[in-house]
Amino acid sequence: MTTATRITVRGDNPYDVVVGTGVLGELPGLLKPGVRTVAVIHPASLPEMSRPVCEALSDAGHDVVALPVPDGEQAKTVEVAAQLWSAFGRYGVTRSDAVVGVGGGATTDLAGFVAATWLRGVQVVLVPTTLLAMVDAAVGGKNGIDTPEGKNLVGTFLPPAGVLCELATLPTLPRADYVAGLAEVIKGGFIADPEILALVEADPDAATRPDGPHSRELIERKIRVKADVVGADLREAGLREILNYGHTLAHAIERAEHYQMRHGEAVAIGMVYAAELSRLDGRVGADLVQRTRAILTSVGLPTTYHADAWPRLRDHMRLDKKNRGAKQRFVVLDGVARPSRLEDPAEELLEAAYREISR
Ligand SMILES: NC(=O)c1ccc[n+]([C@@H]2O[C@H](COP(=O)([O-])OP(=O)(O)OC[C@H]3O[C@@H](n4cnc5c(N)ncnc54)[C@H](O)[C@@H]3O)[C@@H](O)[C@H]2O)c1
Ligand SMILES: O=C(O)C(=O)C[C@@H](O)[C@H](O)[C@H](O)COP(=O)(O)O
Ligand SMILES: [Zn+2]
Repeated sequence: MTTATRITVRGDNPYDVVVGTGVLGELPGLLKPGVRTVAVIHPASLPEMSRPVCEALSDAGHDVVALPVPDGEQAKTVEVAAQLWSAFGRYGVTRSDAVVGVGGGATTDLAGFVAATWLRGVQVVLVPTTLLAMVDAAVGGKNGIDTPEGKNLVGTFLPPAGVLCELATLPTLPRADYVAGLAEVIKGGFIADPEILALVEADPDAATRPDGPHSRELIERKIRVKADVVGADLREAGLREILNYGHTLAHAIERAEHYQMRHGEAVAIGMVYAAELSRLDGRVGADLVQRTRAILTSVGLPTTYHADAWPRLRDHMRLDKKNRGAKQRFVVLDGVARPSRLEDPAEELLEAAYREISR
């Protein structure tokens, strides 16, 4: 067991993100008082992650209902959501009860969404078990499902009652999934905390391992970046958009890949695209783009995509949530930790940036 770090997310409904090893005992304490039934949503493929969670909640006196869902992104559908709403009805989940989501970001997004929509909102506590979900998806109250038209097109903002990052879950995560999570950590470096970049650059190989000397610091730094942003702007009225750095192209790629590419891998490619856009728009020099490519490559993340995919990706990007009417909008950089917006860019600029990341 290590000392737990508590990172408070401010706002109208403040909550804690608890980070540490051997911290599962803190889970019942994250629920608001008065909860009888707890619906634990988890991927069917991860019973070893959900079992201790269910036991901790049962030991605390709750009636626990374990609800398995498909693995990963396959769970973020309206059909799976409908099955869960049905189960909540069968088990009598009321407004004083709770949903707990255990798993990667796909599972925590789904759990947040069904909790937000059931009875117009019951509390949700998230237990992320991937790096990506700990440093990003489980924090901030954004939830959602995919539709045939695109990624995360249906969802709400519901801050969780608490988030528990049990670091002991990470060693079983496949290396490629851990590395995918690093993309969101590195994103935090480019938009807000350059020390993240310095730590990864100092020893990229160590950064790819949960037992690396700086891994916990990287996790906590990225959670703080996210907590600071969402605590100031839950509903993405302005500031929160910076967390979407690299995501405009990333979501288009994920859709083109039928969600078979990891989110973090798509975000890595999307960040190089956003960096190229920033350079071609005269905001940053080639050094920042080179640094982006170098750091992502050093941990094994992709930085290029198929040349012939541009027309389809361009079309998919028209449904990005940051757009306003026909105006495409991007998060770009004016420098490291200096995020900005690019509004209604010329088509030639968008295409020129894509040529730079094409293979
Ligand atoms: N809501 C947000 O703010 C937000 C932020 C970032 C990403 N997301 C979403 O998160 C999702 C990506 O999350 P992800 O990268 O965690 O992927 P994921 O949820 O698909 O999980 C990746 C894989 O790891 C497995 N897994 C989970 N924990 C494990 C463990 N400890 N050991 C072994 N295997 C484990 C899962 O079963 C899955 O197969 C995307 O849907 C993305 O849109 C949401
Ligand atoms: O929390 C946010 O806000 C983000 O943009 C974080 C992203 O890493 C995340 O992938 C998010 O789900 C994207 O949201 P979307 O609104 O573009 O679907
Ligand atoms: Zn993301």
